Amino acid sequence: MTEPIPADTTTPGDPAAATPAGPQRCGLIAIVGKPNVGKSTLLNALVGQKISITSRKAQTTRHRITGIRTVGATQFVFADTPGFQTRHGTALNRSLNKTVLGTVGDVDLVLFVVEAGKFNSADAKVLELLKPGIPIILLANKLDELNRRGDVAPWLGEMGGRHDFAEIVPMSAKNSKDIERLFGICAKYLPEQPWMYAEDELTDRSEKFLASETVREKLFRFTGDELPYTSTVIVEKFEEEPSPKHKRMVRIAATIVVERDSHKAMVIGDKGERLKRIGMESRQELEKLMDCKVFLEIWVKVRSGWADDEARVRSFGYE
Ligand SMILES: Nc1nc2c(ncn2[C@@H]2O[C@H](COP(=O)(O)OP(=O)(O)OP(=O)(O)O)[C@@H](O)[C@H]2O)c(=O)[nH]1
Repeated sequence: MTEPIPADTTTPGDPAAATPAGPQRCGLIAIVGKPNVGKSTLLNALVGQKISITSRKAQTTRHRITGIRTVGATQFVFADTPGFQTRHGTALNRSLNKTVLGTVGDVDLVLFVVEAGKFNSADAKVLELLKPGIPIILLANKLDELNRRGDVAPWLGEMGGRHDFAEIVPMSAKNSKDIERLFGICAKYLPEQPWMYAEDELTDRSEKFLASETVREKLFRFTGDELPYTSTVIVEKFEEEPSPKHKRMVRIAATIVVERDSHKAMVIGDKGERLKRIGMESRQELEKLMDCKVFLEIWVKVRSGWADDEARVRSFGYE
């Protein structure tokens, strides 16, 4: 059944109003799509907190991340995936693609994210990967970027002909009403079964992991397109320390790994300014996220060719 939903049909107010009452429901929802279509932005909005890092740079997401949101009687367990890469064959990219394939085989519902009004061969490749039998909702994101919403109607019709989508939802991950509406749309695809997580749990990833992701996000934000996406962040130390002044204090040592000396200079910036800014913004965000005092130390190391080296890719935490 393909049923385009008009862009302006939103359900304002509490998302719980849009989800079914009654017995508990719980299910896994994979968020898939080519790089940069807005998957992480969507996950963060659905969970109501920043769990998956976002940036304008394609390929920001590298891990399967579980975000959890319990609304009314329904628990939504989301798995964000890296943007599926079709162009480059490095060990890093092979690992990223494996994560995507592992995620999509084992879920109750797939949210296939594309940019509204656009569908190219990279989107088609992602669609080909999806297993028959699992309902797919085509999520036409970034609707706000289209000047005239009316223009999208023929494109939606064309999408309906391309695949037997369970539904087609034009929306913007940056619009809170669209996000609320999405809970109601997804809930009916989830099985009636007990919740897998506590009602207030938001993610199954550790604070240590969130720390490395936060630093990586700031790294990409402040270096822009100059820095290749193969740079990564490793948290070498994550330790609680007693503090007479704070109820909780955490000391973190992180290393930014880059491939070349020139990249190292780029990360450090003029008189260390850029690295200082990456550190300051990361620390502030982590203090908010973990609700404690954070001491953060960041080093920059050069390890040339790591993204092409299977063993290194694994040792840096990729599957
Ligand atoms: N205008 C607009 N921009 C959006 C929307 N959703 C996401 N973006 C922007 O699109 C860019 C990419 O978003 P991400 O959430 O990082 O995309 P992603 O699909 O997770 O990217 P990868 O990690 O590369 O796979 C960011 O600059 C977002 O702010 C939207 O609904 N409207």
